[in-house]
Amino acid sequence: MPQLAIDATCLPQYDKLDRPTRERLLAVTRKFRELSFDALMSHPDLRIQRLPAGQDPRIRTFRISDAWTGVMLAPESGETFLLVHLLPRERADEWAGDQRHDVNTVMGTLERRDAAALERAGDDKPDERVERPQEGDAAAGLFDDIGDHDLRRLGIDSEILDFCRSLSSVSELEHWGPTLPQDQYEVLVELAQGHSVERVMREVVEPRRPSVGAVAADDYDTAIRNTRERVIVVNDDQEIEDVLAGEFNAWRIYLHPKQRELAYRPRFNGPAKVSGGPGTGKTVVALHRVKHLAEHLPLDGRVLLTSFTNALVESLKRNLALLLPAELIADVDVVTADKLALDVVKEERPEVRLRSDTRGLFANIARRHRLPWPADFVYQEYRHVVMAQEIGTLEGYLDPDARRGRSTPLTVDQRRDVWHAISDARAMMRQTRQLPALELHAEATRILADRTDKPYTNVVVDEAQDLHPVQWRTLRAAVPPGPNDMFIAGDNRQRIYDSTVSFKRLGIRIVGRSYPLRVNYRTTTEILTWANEIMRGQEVNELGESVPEPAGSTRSVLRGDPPELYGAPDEAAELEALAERVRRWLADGIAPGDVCVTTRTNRIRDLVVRHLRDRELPVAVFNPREHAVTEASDTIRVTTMHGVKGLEFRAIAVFGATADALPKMDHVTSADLDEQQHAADLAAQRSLLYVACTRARESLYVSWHGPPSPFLPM
Ligand SMILES: Nc1ncnc2c1ncn2[C@@H]1O[C@H](COP(=O)(O)OP(=O)(O)OP(=O)(O)O)[C@@H](O)[C@H]1O
Repeated sequence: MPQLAIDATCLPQYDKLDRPTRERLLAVTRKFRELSFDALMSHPDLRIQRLPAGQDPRIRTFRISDAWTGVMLAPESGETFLLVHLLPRERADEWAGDQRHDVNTVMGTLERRDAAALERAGDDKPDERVERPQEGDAAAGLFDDIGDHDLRRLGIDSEILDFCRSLSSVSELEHWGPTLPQDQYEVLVELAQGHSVERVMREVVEPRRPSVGAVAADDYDTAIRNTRERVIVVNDDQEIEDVLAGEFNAWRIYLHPKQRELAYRPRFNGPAKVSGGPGTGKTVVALHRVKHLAEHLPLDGRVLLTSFTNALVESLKRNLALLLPAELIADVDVVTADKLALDVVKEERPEVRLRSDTRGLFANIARRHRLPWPADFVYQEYRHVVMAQEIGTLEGYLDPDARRGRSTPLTVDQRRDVWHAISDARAMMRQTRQLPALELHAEATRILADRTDKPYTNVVVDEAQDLHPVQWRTLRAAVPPGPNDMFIAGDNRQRIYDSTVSFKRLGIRIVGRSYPLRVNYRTTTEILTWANEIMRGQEVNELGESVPEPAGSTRSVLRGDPPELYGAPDEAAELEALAERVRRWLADGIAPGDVCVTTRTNRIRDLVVRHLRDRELPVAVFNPREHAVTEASDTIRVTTMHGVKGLEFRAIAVFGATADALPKMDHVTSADLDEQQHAADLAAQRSLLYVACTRARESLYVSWHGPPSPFLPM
């Protein structure tokens, strides 16, 4: 009986089909399982057709509906059909005619290339000419340093070998990316970034090779099954339905070989760190790592998976439930670091509660002590100096090193005054038994440090860039140091809170176990390229270190429309344009739950909700402390930019990117008071815009009124 496999790259097209067409597609796929090969090929409804002579003989098109056509790869030997694309009928023949699918005999994978575009490039037509190096210009070729033999060993075939010899820059290579066979493109990108042949062999080629050995050029059946990153072989109707309906999310199956290697590596000799730009699959790797750890837990072992907000924790829980069987989930706790600290402290002191109004308390105390600095100053000393460095005595605070990184000079007498104010505030909090998260963590760390039986065998941390040192201390103390103890995923470019952290000083020794991810699977190239401009020229340190991040760019595998920018004359016009933009998204078939509007403040968020509601659009406020993303999936979510951290939507509107909102200067420490804090606060607000914009999968709309934010690339 024929078998059906689905190429994941066609799944985004499925979102564009209306319901009757989806049902028809499902009925068609069922026939692949029910009918014999001959009956299938001659079925009158399917109208399976070959392409004209001279084009890929394995490709067939078939009718889904009057408007939609499916493109598949039909077996000449074996019996696996591969659904490769879904297209409007008028474009299907041309697309199918342009593509060619080949087995990469070195990597054992099935790859697709735009054969027509490559041929045109080879013909060197003037309008699409690939710049060729001049004779004698030895440095002009991008791959001049790499011999043909090595390129072939890495799976580059003759056509691509000739082609890549004509490239002279990375941007030229990237321009041709969508045209090139996927795995070969990846090999070329890694080489172009300066990685050695042996490293590319180890990191790109070998992880793809099938365990069964070499795959012959005509063995499509084996190659399809070995292309685990892009192809899913479906076994029953329910699975087909799940895959097509998006229930069977790509991330559950398609790990990039690099992601797979990190997630399923049997042993890291200590804490390991995965960093990478937005949408590079850090969360996906963290989830798979939890799966691996849970599968290998000793008796009585437990895994902690933690993230920043309740909403993120809820979304991790949901995804984990899709990835792990219930008996393994029972061994995993998914909670925020704050909740962990509260639980640990409550075991000893059940009466303790979490306090949230800490800033106000410190402002009052500072007033009472008649301290001459702005309201927030004492709180910041408490947060960034005393708690960040675990300072417990006046002597500790008077130590000349204690305030490293703070630029407001304080005399010894002033330090004494500040210390007494802080001590007063802390004593007051203890009396009321309402402790802020910072105090809870200090307490939890102390309790855990005394325990010989640590609560966890392994700790996995997502969105690590925003954790404060006190939170890290709790996490560090919750797991005994040793192999596989901590697995940390994060991206400092997305840091939107003000904590700087040194892993080394916290006893988290990463050395030699830091791994970058560089392929973005969420955001289109057009949106990512634009969003990256927001961060251009910003010095970003490596996660948990005080050294700059190593160079290396993130590339996207997706293409789409550029972001839409709109500067309105006034707020009313900006609101009206937003309603219109949202309405068009819905008219284009994007479900309300796939649309999110973000704002800088709660006030503007509420204004937007009222306006969209007045325009009869289905909207709801999204609060990441309370809501999970699946809730209210038939409504457009409106939330603050802080609220979209870690999430993603098909369409994102960033509303109010106005000069006086980004940066919002009342949230920025004045440069006169503390220059370094001033710069850090500004950087956090820039990152906030970056985070909001990189949540978009397909469509990004950014608007403002009056002067635009200086962070916007224009
Ligand atoms: N190998 C892969 N193949 C296909 N899709 C993937 C792959 N890895 C990740 N994705 C998808 O890419 C999107 C982004 O992944 P994820 O949320 O893990 O990225 P992230 O690095 O944690 O992002 P951010 O830091 O921006 O929050 C998700 O939709 C995920 O399902």
